[in-house]
Amino acid sequence: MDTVTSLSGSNAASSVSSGPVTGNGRPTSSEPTAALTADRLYRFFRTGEEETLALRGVSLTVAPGETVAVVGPSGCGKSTLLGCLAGLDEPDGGTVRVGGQRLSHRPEADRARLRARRIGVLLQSRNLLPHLNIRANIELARTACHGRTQRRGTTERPGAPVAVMDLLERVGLARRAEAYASELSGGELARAGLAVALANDPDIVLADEPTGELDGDTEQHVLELLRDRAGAGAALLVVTHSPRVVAIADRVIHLHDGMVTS
Ligand SMILES: Nc1ncnc2c1ncn2[C@@H]1O[C@H](COP(=O)(O)OP(=O)(O)OP(=O)(O)O)[C@@H](O)[C@H]1O
Repeated sequence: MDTVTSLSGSNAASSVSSGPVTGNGRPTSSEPTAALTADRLYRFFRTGEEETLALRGVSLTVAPGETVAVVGPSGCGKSTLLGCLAGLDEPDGGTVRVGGQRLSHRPEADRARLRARRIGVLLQSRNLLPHLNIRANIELARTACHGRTQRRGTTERPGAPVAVMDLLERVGLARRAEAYASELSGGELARAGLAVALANDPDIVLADEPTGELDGDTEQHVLELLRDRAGAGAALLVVTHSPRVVAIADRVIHLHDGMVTS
């Protein structure tokens, strides 16, 4: 099993490797249930004659309340990994589980439902619907997870539900609530995307370069928002090149050529 760099008191329940986590890929009875588990993920792409093996047996777990940064050179498979972990893409091999529930190798509608209830996703391409203003985008994300609130009860969710305007305030966009994506700057888009990702009070937050286009102060606000979510018990996995994001992580996973290297 590959080693893991621990930056600030990482959770002992979590691990990472390019091989199996446990014998059967599930937590043993003595381990608390991980928020997110990936077991031996493989992902191939074929473009004409060219084949790319973007993920080569990536295994990892993220515990509730833990922040994990994923770093590595361009093209090493970070976004592909995030897409598989979010259920937006299907791995060609291996399994993704959310709180012990299988997310991968299920119909797209099932994955979308599970994602809407449990996962906040922030992608580089952003997650805003262009025909809705920012406030409506956030409200839609909250509505999409409503079924979960009814079934599981609010007590199981990490932290109290976040009010829409409070969320916009936190990302510094309260005055832009009625604006559309096409009317926002790159930095504003990134912050609005984060507000949408957090709108369903997710157990798991998956973010691809959430602070890439932000100035120092705004990056700090975004990091505080993410840390609050982790403090409320959510598992965070953040793909990043930012030393400030790496500095707040409990653990750093290094990817190289589709494999975990340390
Ligand atoms: N849809 C696709 N079709 C073909 N190849 C793809 C596809 N998506 C990703 N790849 C390839 O898979 C590899 C991993 O890509 P990925 O986007 O995951 O890398 P990354 O580490 O996120 O890169 P970056 O830091 O530049 O965003 C790359 O070689 C990329 O060209």
